[in-house]
Amino acid sequence: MGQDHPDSHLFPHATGAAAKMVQEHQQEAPLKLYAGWFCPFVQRVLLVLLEKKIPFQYIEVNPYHKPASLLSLNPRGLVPTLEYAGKPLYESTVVCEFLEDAYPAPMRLLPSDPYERARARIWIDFVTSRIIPAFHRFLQYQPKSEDDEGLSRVREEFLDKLRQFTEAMDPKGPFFLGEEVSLVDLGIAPWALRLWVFDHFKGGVRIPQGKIWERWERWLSAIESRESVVNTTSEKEHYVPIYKRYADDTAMSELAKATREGKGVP
Ligand SMILES: N[C@@H](CCC(=O)N[C@@H](CS)C(=O)NCC(=O)O)C(=O)O
Repeated sequence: MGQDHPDSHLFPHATGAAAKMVQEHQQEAPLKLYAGWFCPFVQRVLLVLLEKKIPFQYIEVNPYHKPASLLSLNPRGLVPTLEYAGKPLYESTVVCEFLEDAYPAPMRLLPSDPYERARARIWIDFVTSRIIPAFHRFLQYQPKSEDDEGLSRVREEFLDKLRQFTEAMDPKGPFFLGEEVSLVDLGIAPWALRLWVFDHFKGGVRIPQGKIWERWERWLSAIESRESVVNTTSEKEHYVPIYKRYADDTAMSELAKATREGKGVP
């Protein structure tokens, strides 16, 4: 994708509680986060930074109009990119695990037991390799007619992934691993918090009734009330034009095409 993208105007800045958080992290700091306010992968990293109360400098960039400062750190020019003592790190799951290792205090976000730690990684991988692609297949599905069965199929496939994830949760909770929030929760939270976009575009997610879904709802309300989540979320209507690019074929843009080709997926 070209660096000077015509959709640049869609990517101004955060609003609401997230705008305040951005404002509070403008001061020069050794740890710099190159971020896009809308990006769920960035939100993963922000959640870890805020949960662990790690000082950092927030640098808003438009990854569709890549500044040289970003490209010099990350040749793909994706957000999130972290600058740590002048050195770059990217890929949200890698960055989150790095922060967990480099800043053990004041709280751990992965279990200390090696087996439990590995199991947590299995579910972080499940989110990245199964849930997020299913979210995008559903959002980008273009029904060919009013009663196109394909839409129900991609919805069901997405729900099935959420169900598998929920079945693996600690039954007591409220979080995935139990009482304490972990990288598993923070790794899926940005997409779970964006499920409302389907009410705008694809007739809703339509979470079914049932015991397992009660567990999902309990998890969702626990994660939604985390301060870190509240403080990294912009006002809903601010996200709508962003998601319209993916959901609505009439608005199909270079950006959506690039997403389908696997280059960058907000
Ligand atoms: N796998 C990456 C994905 C990051 C990503 O796709 N970020 C999007 C914004 S949400 C981006 O920078 N897109 C710019 C582009 O595709 O050129 C991660 O986990 O950090």
